[in-house]
Amino acid sequence: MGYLEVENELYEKWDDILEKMKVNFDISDPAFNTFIKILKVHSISGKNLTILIDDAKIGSNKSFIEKRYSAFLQVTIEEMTNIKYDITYISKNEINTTPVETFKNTSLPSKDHPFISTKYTFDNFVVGDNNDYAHAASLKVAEEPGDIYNPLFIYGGAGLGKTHLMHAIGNYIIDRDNTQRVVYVTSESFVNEIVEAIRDKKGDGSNSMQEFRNKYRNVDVLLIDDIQFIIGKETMQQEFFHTFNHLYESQKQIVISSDKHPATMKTLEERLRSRFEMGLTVDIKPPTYETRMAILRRKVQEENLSIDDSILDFIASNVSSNIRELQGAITKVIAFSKLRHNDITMDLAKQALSDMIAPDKKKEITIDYIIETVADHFNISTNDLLSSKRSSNISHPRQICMYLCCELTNNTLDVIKKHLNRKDHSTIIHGRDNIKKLLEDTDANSKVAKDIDILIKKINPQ
Ligand SMILES: Nc1ncnc2c1ncn2[C@@H]1O[C@H](COP(=O)(O)OP(=O)(O)OP(=O)(O)O)[C@@H](O)[C@H]1O
Repeated sequence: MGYLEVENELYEKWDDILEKMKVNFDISDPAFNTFIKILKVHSISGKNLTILIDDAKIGSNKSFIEKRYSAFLQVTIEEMTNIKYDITYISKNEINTTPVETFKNTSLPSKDHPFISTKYTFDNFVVGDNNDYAHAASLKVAEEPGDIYNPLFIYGGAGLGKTHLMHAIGNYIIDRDNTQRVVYVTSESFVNEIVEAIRDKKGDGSNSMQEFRNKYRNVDVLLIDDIQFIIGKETMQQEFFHTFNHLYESQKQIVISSDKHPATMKTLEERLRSRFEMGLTVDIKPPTYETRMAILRRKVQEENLSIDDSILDFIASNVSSNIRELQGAITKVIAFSKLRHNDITMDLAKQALSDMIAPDKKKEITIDYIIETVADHFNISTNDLLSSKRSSNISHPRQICMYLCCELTNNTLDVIKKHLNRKDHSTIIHGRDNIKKLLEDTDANSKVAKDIDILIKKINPQ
């Protein structure tokens, strides 16, 4: 699903989500009316969801709401949308002072300006062997933007902290000088904005494309996340190339994140590749056990709880390759204990995480289970996965599904074909072989290799 579609879906379901949360967590009418009804979707950027506390008493309830209801809301949204968001709250008075607001007043609606989330700072970034170089480079860039490491290119697998570091850079720069125009955007939003600008010939004759260019070429710091989405899209690469040059020549800082090193981006235009490699390229690797434990301990501390180390060890040992999943796991355990009004014990943790971690259970691996797990992992619906849609965010997971059905089950191609709603079994062979080839052509740190690794663990955790 595209960025705007996901956002629309969340807007549409919002009232139902709040009602569901009320029922699930037994929230009283007065508490619901006072603290929950006032929550509105402000903006979405990837898996970062910002919620506006639309409260008459400006900002007064923010920390209470965050502490008391955040875990409940995250779990309910996940239940209703299959997406696990990182949630940030913003009160009305913050909206009126964030630098993003300045951009909001230029031309485009707020949802197109994902902004710097105050939730992600250097202070709450846990540094370990896997990310110390990326952390040090980011800090240097934040201290001296546009100076030595330009562009800074951060790459690594999903959920390992790239977005966190980008926001941390933004926060650090704004904290020191809030006149700095710092823009964070995912390349998916960047693409959507270009598409909208091209489509939209404004009624008053002014040119939306020009507005788009003015917006991105007049910033002091551009943080562009998940650049892989513009790869292979010629017009978009070209537009980004010109934006890049303009900023670079004016010594403005550019920070780019991606799931791959520029050298391994096959369809990246050569001139962009060489631009990306002009500055400093740093990677973030999957967290070591120590980093995972440190992240869990920090979360427990933030929640003012005390959880036995053996339980944290259980989580850290079983959720190893993605920090987003690690945080999701501990959040789920905490929400589960609040929901049941029970202390956090090993049994409760195992129960709460039984869908993620099930070391004691022998599970039969069925094609349908693989379909569900893959769809969930890529945040798409099973309907889309089984449809004939060809966009890469659907067709790639579908091919991964074909590969996994062939590798992990003993079903014939004919059976797999039927379950996956394909007409011809040669489609299954083609999909399976495509993924095999991708795995052969990339290293163990590539996005596809990591996705497969995580999926196999999810499907068959023994
Ligand atoms: N070193 C860390 N210390 C504390 N929290 C972390 C760290 N690394 C990641 N996180 C947290 O994990 C979650 C996922 O991180 P983030 O969104 O930055 O990942 P990403 O690499 O940008 O992933 P993707 O490629 O999927 O966008 C966030 O909530 C982030 O705060």
